[in-house]
Amino acid sequence: MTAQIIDGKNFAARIRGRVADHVARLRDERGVTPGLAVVLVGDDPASQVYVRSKGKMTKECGMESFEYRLPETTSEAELLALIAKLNADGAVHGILVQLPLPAQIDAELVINSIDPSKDVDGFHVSNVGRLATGQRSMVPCTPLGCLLMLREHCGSLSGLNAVVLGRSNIVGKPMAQLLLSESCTVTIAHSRTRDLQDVARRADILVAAVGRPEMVTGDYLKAGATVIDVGINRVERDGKNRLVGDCHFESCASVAGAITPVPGGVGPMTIACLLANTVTAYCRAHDLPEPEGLTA
Ligand SMILES: Nc1nc2c(c(=O)[nH]1)N[C@@H](CN(C=O)c1ccc(C(=O)N[C@@H](CCC(=O)O)C(=O)O)cc1)CN2
Repeated sequence: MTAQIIDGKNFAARIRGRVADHVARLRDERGVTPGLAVVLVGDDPASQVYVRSKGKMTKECGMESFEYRLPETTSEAELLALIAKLNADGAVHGILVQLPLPAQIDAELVINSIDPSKDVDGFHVSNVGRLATGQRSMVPCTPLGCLLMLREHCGSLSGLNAVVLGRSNIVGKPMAQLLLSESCTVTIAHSRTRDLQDVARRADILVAAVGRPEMVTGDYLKAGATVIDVGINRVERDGKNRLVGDCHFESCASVAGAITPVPGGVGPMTIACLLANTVTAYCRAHDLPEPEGLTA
């Protein structure tokens, strides 16, 4: 079998188009513009690239972009003071603090200081609890992107066996909650799971988010499974730097029914869903109808 490629780059462009349409309607009908504030602390090269893309795409969708670049030596108190200012700013409807943060800053404390209604990353403990209990919440961008791709590719997910490899707060746990709310039968597997291949081979949907380059090979898969590869791993091959997923693409594509590539799969959906979450946050804050098809 040769798997169908789920093109995240193309899908993300369509999501951004829908966000832009909604933003244009808000501007034309109400004269308002949603705003997203992104805070970067330090000089992590990958984070700098992601933050630049977030600002550029926010503006391309017609929204207001506020960028804060703070030095590596920024103290926790300084960052908390900036967040308090953004929480109180009526022009800011979404706040995102780029991760990872430097070691002197407690990321959990910082995330939980963001107003939950502006927490477009969906990492605040209140949003995490709301998602887990089936209440309306802000949903983390990467799992939301995976869910939107799965819905488009599979249609109804009800009754399917879903295996999530990885238990991080950012991807694995919220992904499992989202699949559960779609009525999947969900297993969360991780580095200590016994007979991991056997567990994975039961999956109709496999989401790989373990952060280990090409760990999942074709023999982890049921024939025809839908594979969502969340991994973004930089490796050196033949003297060149390459980006690979958590799945070994060629062997998985020969068994799966459909698979996301790396790059060009889940990654682009993360930023598209951040923009979608910003519009959603605006609409919720102003009791307006939410954009269709851009929420969980
Ligand atoms: N506050 C947050 N921090 C981080 C998040 C997050 O969701 N919120 N996620 C990641 C980084 N990230 C966005 O911030 C992100 C990662 C990857 C991509 C992407 O488009 N990847 C491309 C490849 C790009 C490359 O060459 O490096 C792809 O997969 O095709 C976008 C956003 C950690 N921090």
